[in-house]
Amino acid sequence: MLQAISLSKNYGAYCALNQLNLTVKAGEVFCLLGQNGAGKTTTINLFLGFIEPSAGQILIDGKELDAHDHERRKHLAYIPEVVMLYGNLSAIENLDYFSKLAGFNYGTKSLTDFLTQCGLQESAHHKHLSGFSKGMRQKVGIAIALAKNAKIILMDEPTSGLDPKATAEFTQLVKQLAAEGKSILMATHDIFNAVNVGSHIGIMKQGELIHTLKASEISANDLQELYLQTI
Ligand SMILES: Nc1ncnc2c1ncn2[C@@H]1O[C@H](COP(=O)(O)OP(=O)(O)OP(=O)(O)O)[C@@H](O)[C@H]1O
Repeated sequence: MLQAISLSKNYGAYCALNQLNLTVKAGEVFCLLGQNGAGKTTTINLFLGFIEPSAGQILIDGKELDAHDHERRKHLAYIPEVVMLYGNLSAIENLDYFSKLAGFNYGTKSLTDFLTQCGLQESAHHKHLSGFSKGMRQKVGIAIALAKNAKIILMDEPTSGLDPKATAEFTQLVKQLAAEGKSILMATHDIFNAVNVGSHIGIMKQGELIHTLKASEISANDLQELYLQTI
């Protein structure tokens, strides 16, 4: 479980995030919506420890862990808008590289299992990443998160630029991760996708979480209307 308690980030006099309270339990997908500059990436970067909070706490499974804590890093995986991989290596070689570099402990499974789970079994060994579509690269990002065995996955606009089929495939994988008990926090601009994949939806405005909703209790049309009224 991932929690932010009164989490704030100031840049000088400018408040990018103001007293955010947010909980993502195991099996939940929390989708963050908001205009450009609303504070979505700031939130994710704070959780990841890329930036230090000005105030507030970050808890994992109820325990306050700071950005330098090995345990916090171990529990988190990150899928950005563009997953950075080595184009001159195959998917399995990329996975092997990151796994060895970070010392992933994935138990009895093999790296091929993770790529297979992401539907990449055909191209895992034979094709260099430079020949992968963006959708395939994002799936490799999920395979890396699986190999890391992270219980919390932070995603920053992971389906941006994907075609509808690739988005649907990625979304299906996110649902599987949630069903396995991962806690997922995803920043997105895609309202339809947020309703489809999210268990919870948060609307941010000027560094504040204005609304938190259960996805099952709102349609995409109503969410769009609320979003447009809010921002
Ligand atoms: N290093 C920084 N110094 C000063 N201001 C910053 C810095 N990083 C972010 N900001 C500001 O903080 C605010 C929140 O930015 P953030 O990137 O979190 O927004 P976002 O909701 O992710 O937007 P987008 O949808 O464009 O990715 C913006 O006004 C941004 O300009």
